[in-house]
Amino acid sequence: MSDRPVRFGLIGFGAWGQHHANAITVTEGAELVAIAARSDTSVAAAKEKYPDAAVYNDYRELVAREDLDFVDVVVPSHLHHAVATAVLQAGKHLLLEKPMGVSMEECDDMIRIANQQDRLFAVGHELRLSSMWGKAKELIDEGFIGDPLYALVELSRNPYRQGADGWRYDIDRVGSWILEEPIHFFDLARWYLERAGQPERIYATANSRQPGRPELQDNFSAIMHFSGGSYAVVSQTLAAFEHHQTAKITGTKGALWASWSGAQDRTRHPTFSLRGFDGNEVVTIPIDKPTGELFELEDQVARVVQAHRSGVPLHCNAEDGRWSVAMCLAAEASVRSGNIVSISDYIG
Ligand SMILES: NC(=O)C1=CN([C@@H]2O[C@H](COP(=O)(O)OP(=O)(O)OC[C@H]3O[C@@H](n4cnc5c(N)ncnc54)[C@H](OP(=O)(O)O)[C@@H]3O)[C@@H](O)[C@H]2O)C=CC1
Ligand SMILES: O=C1CO[C@H](CO)[C@@H](O)[C@@H]1O
Repeated sequence: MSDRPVRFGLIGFGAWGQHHANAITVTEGAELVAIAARSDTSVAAAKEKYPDAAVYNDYRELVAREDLDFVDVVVPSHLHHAVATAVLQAGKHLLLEKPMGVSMEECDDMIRIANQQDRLFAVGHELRLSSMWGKAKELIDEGFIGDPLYALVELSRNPYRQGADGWRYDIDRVGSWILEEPIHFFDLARWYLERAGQPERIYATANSRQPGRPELQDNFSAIMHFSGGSYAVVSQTLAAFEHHQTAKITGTKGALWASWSGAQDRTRHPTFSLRGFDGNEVVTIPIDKPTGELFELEDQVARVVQAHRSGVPLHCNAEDGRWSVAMCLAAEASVRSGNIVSISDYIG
């Protein structure tokens, strides 16, 4: 395959879309050719920051361009399906932010079109590319802790941003708050416990600081059981300060403890550490480069470039993205009903 830059279009130039634009621009082998935004303000901001890119106020014009290889979609979650299907139908490869969709029907439809069009379909669970969260996965797969039995993935942070037009606080547009941030942790938990089978059932609970708005789950916790007998705990509070995430994974032989802290998720100056016990001694595991979502966004662009050029596997494919949505929707159903919910009702 040729060494010419992989040509990207970007749809969505909000808080996160602007970080994607930067990630594409700084990645060797990637070129930011076109951007689509919605409001005049965002269109003007995109033109000013990226004068060499074509900027559209209708994403369909971007999608219709003949010269794009990949389109990166970073719009509010309820629009993922409409925008992503347009991208795939136009024959472009797709990098779609999480959550892949807000329903299983949306996920299935996008997968069907991607298969029909034979296009790459990556989902933005970028934590898989982290030098630390990813190192934990490598160690688990090498048998450092023996057979994994338990994973806790936990976050304590400040409240979510509103998002353009307040979409994140409108349940009809965000889908569920579990699809916002906990979805990353369900993805990590399933990835870490891969050797323990697949998630089978879940119990979840949540509460809100606003009595009239129970759907805005400030506190959320879930226990998810795997077919092989292992289980994961995913827990998050939005009623706290800054951004502090941990993962603790234990197995038949040892344990891992990873932690990350920053003033917010988007900091380039976090503190982080990974410690491990292999059954004999406790060690601090060196992390070879800084970790944080902004770094991983760059790694994500690099990975889709490699996938396009050399067939390297995607870090998170559409099936993984679909699993993440299924776990979250099952958790949401459990919060609402108070019952244990079977994940196969969602994953099929
Ligand atoms: N993987 C991760 O770690 C993260 C993922 N995300 C995901 O990224 C997505 C965007 O989130 P975020 O950036 O925080 O949200 P914002 O609300 O900050 O940005 C969304 C942007 O989408 C734009 N938009 C809406 N409709 C269209 C349209 N039809 N065409 C083009 N642009 C459109 C809005 O435009 P305008 O400004 O003109 O109104 C807005 O700028 C969400 O799905 C979220 O879940 C977000 C943060 C982190
Ligand atoms: O990782 C994330 C950081 O927080 C955002 C909300 O504020 C989420 O949308 C996102 O998935």
